[in-house]
Amino acid sequence: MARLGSSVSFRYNPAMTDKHTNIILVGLMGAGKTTVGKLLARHLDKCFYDSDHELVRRNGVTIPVIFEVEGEAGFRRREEAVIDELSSLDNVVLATGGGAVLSAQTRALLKSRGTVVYLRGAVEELWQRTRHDRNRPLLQTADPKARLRELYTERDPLYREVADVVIDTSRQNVNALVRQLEQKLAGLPD
Ligand SMILES: Nc1ncnc2c1ncn2[C@@H]1O[C@H](COP(=O)(O)OP(=O)(O)O)[C@@H](O)[C@H]1O
Ligand SMILES: O=C(O)C1=C[C@@H](OP(=O)(O)O)[C@@H](O)[C@H](O)C1
Ligand SMILES: [Mg+2]
Repeated sequence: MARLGSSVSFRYNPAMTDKHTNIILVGLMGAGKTTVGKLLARHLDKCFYDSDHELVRRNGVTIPVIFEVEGEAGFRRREEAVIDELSSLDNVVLATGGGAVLSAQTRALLKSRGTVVYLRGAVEELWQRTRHDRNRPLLQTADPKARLRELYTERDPLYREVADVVIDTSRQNVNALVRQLEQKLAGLPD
């Protein structure tokens, strides 16, 4: 495969963005951002977007292929751009990829453009949830649990930095999490 194309497709007016209508999910791989986000959007009658799905759709290749062709740095550039676009929409639930918060620019955007929810999970559970999936290049190592532990240490402070709400996903099913989230979000000040 040669080069991946560029991919700008939304028109938006940044001045129109209302932080209070968007819910943005952050957290490590396996936290449930994609799964919980989809269901939460249905409950709240908002549109659902996932930055990874959008990258796959626009580039016509999988996440592992983007990593293979452009390296992690190339993937991060595309991720930053797509999150900038998607977070500029109104009335959306946006599931980000686990590494989105590595970008200081993205952290600032997320904080200003939505209510940010950190789905936290214990490393053991994150590992259980992701161990059979080959679609996460960063976990294709001899010891993915150790990798998740390192990523947790590195990123937990960044997730907390951007979060308005922190939810512990351990031993909770997705429906229970969505209910809990709806209650927390309803209790937040305008
Ligand atoms: N609270 C949960 N309890 C059990 N399994 C979960 C939970 N949240 C997500 N999962 C499962 O874990 C896997 C990874 O979830 P996913 O939504 O892709 O996480 P993320 O987008 O945060 O990486 C999926 O198979 C999903 O069904
Ligand atoms: O944590 C990360 O750096 C990544 C998380 C993945 O998304 P999920 O968190 O949805 O698995 C995906 O963006 C990519 O494989 C990199
Ligand atoms: Mg996901």
